[in-house]
Amino acid sequence: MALDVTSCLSVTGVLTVCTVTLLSIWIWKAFRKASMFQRQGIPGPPALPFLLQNHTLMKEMTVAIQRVVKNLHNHVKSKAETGEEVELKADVPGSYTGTQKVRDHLPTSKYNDFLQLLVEAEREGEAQGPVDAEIDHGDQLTTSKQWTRKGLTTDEMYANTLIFPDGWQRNVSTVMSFTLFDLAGNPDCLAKAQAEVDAKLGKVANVNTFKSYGVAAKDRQVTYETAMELAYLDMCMNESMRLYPPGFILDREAEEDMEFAGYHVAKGMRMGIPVLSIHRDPAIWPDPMKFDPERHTPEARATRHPFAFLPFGMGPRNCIGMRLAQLEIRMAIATILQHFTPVLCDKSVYPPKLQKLKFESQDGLWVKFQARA
Ligand code: HEM
Repeated sequence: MALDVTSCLSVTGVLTVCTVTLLSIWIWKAFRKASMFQRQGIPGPPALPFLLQNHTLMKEMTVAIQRVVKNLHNHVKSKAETGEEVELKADVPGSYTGTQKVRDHLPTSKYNDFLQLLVEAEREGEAQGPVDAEIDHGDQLTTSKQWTRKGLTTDEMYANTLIFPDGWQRNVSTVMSFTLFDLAGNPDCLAKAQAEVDAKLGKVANVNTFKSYGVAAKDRQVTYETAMELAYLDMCMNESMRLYPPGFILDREAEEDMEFAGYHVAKGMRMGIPVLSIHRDPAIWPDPMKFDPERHTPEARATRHPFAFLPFGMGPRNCIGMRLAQLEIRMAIATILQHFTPVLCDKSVYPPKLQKLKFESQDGLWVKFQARA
């Protein structure tokens, strides 16, 4: 009998532990989801600060990025083996609105991604009707009264589904392409970047062996932590974004009548901010067309106006994907440099010239990859 009570108690104990664990995971997931909404300016319950630090999410993202980086590595490897010339270019996204329409008719539990969050936000908005709300944009903004309702309209949702793949796929691959091309065109900078990667990651890594975050470090695969330590690579990426910023014009609307640089700007007037011209202004950047990553040391940065460098925009409506983009680009380029050396080839025209009104190189960004010994 005593034995029965003991086993009964231990079964109850195990069940309690399981229930509490499952409940905690469920609450954690629910709050994590809510926090993603909040960071996109969509109202919801506040994030649990101790669980939902940005870097925790970033670490999780690292696993997903590692998978993509592995495929990228294998692709570059096949090109390096044949000695083929490779054109680095941005991948333009396909139709996301069509995908959303399909999902409208499917159970929400089937998907757990950004598009699904938007679909649900729209449904939530429709169900709740107009709400007079102040939105807290976390560390980016204090408050805003622009939003008067929970959720998103169909148009807003479409706009977001377009801007996300655009930022995620096109801008990230554009910056990656130009950075690799700039490194190929500047062997001294390339050697320095490779030396940094070698020092932080080691020369050899088997990208096909990693299973999850943490295992990678053992295999000297780039991780969140090591990516954060690649300061020189970051400077190279910044220098490429200075010369070739995908967001080459930003626009803003005047909230009130104002005088600016001797001009009267009426309320509601839209102004274009010429990022490309600012980034190439010789008064700010001496010898502006020279690829010189040293312009982005902390000391050099401190001497410039913060608005002199605007690859991700500035202010409350700056790029919300900035940190993710920086992490992705560092991880991808670090892995490539760890294994391969990008070099200019017969088809390369360096420095690249941008097409008019189109953010693409006139002659393509052609390189060859050489496997490192
Ligand atoms: C290297 C890659 C990227 C570059 C160069 C870039 C650049 C920019 C720029 C210049 C803006 C306009 C900012 C302003 O007007 O002040 C912007 C806005 C935005 N970006 Fe990115 N972006 C990149 C990656 C991403 C990624 C990965 C995402 C999504 C995960 C993303 C999502 C957005 C969104 C949603 C906005 C609109 C923000 C708002 O209107 O409040 N971007 N981006």
